[in-house]
Amino acid sequence: MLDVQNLHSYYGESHILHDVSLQVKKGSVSVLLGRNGMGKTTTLHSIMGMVPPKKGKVVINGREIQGQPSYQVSKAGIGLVPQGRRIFPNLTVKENLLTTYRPVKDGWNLTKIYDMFPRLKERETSMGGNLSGGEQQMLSIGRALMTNPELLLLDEPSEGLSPLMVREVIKIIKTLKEDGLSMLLVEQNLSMASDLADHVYILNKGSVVFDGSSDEFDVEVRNKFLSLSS
Ligand SMILES: Nc1ncnc2c1ncn2[C@@H]1O[C@H](COP(=O)(O)OP(=O)(O)OP(=O)(O)O)[C@@H](O)[C@H]1O
Repeated sequence: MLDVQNLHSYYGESHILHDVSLQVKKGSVSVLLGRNGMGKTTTLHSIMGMVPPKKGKVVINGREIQGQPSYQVSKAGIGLVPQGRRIFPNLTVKENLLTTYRPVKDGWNLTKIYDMFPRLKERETSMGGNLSGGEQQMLSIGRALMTNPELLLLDEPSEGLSPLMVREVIKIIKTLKEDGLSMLLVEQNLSMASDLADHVYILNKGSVVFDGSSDEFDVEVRNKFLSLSS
């Protein structure tokens, strides 16, 4: 489904991603872990075309899309749930959802989003900026689904949420996976990551230092690559 090959990305002169390769198999969840500032968001933004990589390939369903603008990447079937949710605060819930709508036969539409997130239906006419953090996260996921993606990139969806809301987000991701959606999830919440992952990648200073199945992602690996002193 997604094949990222030997990606190098920069901010100006700063070389941030060094030869990053990762995959997401169809219908599976790959999780990208790493401490703060290691390049997780930059990886997602490089895939989305927001930070065009200088070298390397991004292949979705056999088609190379590296260097294409974000709207083309979105058309190719990749949706992003950005870090910090990025809701339009001065648009209503309904308007937020309709901004990204890309109709597909038997795909997501307003009715299906409201079936999955009844709370969004209740708050349909509320301004995005007036929603709680949890509601905004639902809206951010719903808005990305309205593009009818085949692959969803999620950037720390549990950030700043209560434990109850984190459980809700986990439930949603599991439901989406059962529906066949492929996902690349960036997370800091390790228990959430291990609960959802089929495959785990760890980034350290812009390089992939661990690439293994969820079974291989054991305590030893966690201590080695994710402890504060590593
Ligand atoms: N717009 C930017 N311009 C310059 N440097 C940036 C920019 N955005 C991020 N960086 C730098 O790139 C590196 C990787 O940042 P990135 O946000 O990808 O890390 P991350 O692993 O997602 O961290 P976090 O969990 O804190 O979001 C960091 O050193 C960061 O300071």
